[in-house]
Amino acid sequence: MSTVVLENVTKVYPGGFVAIDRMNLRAEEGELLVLLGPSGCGKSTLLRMIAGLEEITSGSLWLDGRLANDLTPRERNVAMVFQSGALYPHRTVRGNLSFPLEIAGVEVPEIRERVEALAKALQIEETLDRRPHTLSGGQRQRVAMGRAILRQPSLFLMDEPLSNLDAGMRTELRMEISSLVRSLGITTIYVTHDQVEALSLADRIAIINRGVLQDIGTPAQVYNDPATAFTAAFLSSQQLNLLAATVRTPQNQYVLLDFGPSQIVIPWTDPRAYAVSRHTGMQIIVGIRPDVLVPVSDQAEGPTLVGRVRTLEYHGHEWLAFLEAGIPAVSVPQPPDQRRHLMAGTTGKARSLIRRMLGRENGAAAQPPSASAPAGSHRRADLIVRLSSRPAWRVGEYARVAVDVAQLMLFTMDGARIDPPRR
Ligand SMILES: Nc1ncnc2c1ncn2[C@@H]1O[C@H](COP(=O)(O)OP(=O)(O)OP(=O)(O)O)[C@@H](O)[C@H]1O
Repeated sequence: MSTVVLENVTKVYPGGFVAIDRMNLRAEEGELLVLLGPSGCGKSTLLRMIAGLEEITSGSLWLDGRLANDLTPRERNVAMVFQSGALYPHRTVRGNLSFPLEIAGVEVPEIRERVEALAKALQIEETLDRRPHTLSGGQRQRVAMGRAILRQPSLFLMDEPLSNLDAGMRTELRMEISSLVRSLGITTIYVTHDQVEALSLADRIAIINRGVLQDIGTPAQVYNDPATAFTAAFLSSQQLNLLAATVRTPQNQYVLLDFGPSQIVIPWTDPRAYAVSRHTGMQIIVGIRPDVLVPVSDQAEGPTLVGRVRTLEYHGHEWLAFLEAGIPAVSVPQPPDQRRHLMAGTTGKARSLIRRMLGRENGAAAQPPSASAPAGSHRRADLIVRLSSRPAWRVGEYARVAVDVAQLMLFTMDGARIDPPRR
């Protein structure tokens, strides 16, 4: 068992691309920590730095309390399982599973016994005398997992091990991985870009975007109480409504979220009211999940939003309604361009060197993060409403939906939560 601690870990690839930006993370002993984020956000880079396959540009990596930046992969005692479950093609399944035990000098009868017991647990007993090319994708991944387990590592690193499998096999193996790593008690860091996989597998999830940690917490914490607009949007199963509102406090009677054509009142009794009121006169981002909007009649009391039905989409298990509500849309705020970080905190010669590296010597200078464009836009949003059955609404008609104020997610324009999330 092992703890993994990253302190301000940064990775800059040759050419100046900041793949990981001052990452602080901790995986506890025996924990299954999932790294989740879109393609290219730096998940594999992070995993490879922990494995010792990629050099750390700056910052510290601690494995079980020991500074590991300069340890060789072998000294780190980690086992890695990749997407393709790379196996030795000329060895049988038995040969592949036996390999780490042979290297460790284990006696032949014990190797046989341990390999057969694990093959049984992984349901690949019948394949023991076959070569990898005769196995299905799911069987190959089981063998790769088995070989990693037999190495008895202190740490498992898994890089999208299920992504090449079909949906059914993914669900089945996901459950097996979950129960296996928990019964072994081995600390596991698991990379995926699949939200469902992350939510269903993890003890905790670290959400990454453009090399920057967006949030970390249990699945329930990051889903229900996300720290950033990016986390809220990335974990939302339907597209999240991200709307721009101006905060007002008319005669100090209550806090008003002014969407332009519609307003919603946050009473002072709401625990978030004070934090929101500090943004009076400013724009904020309001996140609303499509499944918390409930169709109501025009006479309904309480907070509501209204829009003209533009489209109704049938999705089998649900309907999505797109309402033209005339509310300004906001795109998901992103961290600044990864190459721009290089400009922050540098002067003179270094700055001109970076400009040359970025090929911007004669072009528009890169802006430091603080000067980047605001996240809002003047586009009008469609308000997306999720319905479990066919709505009574017709396209072109006006529709009203009730808003549960407690379910509104409130962010600053750069995507940080206004009321701090509970962790
Ligand atoms: N050797 C390299 N040199 C330069 N840039 C690199 C190198 N390796 C990766 N990158 C860049 O770093 C960024 C992060 O890559 P990484 O593979 O870590 O992302 P990822 O989140 O694992 O993506 P995916 O889910 O698609 O595998 C990408 O933009 C990638 O192009």
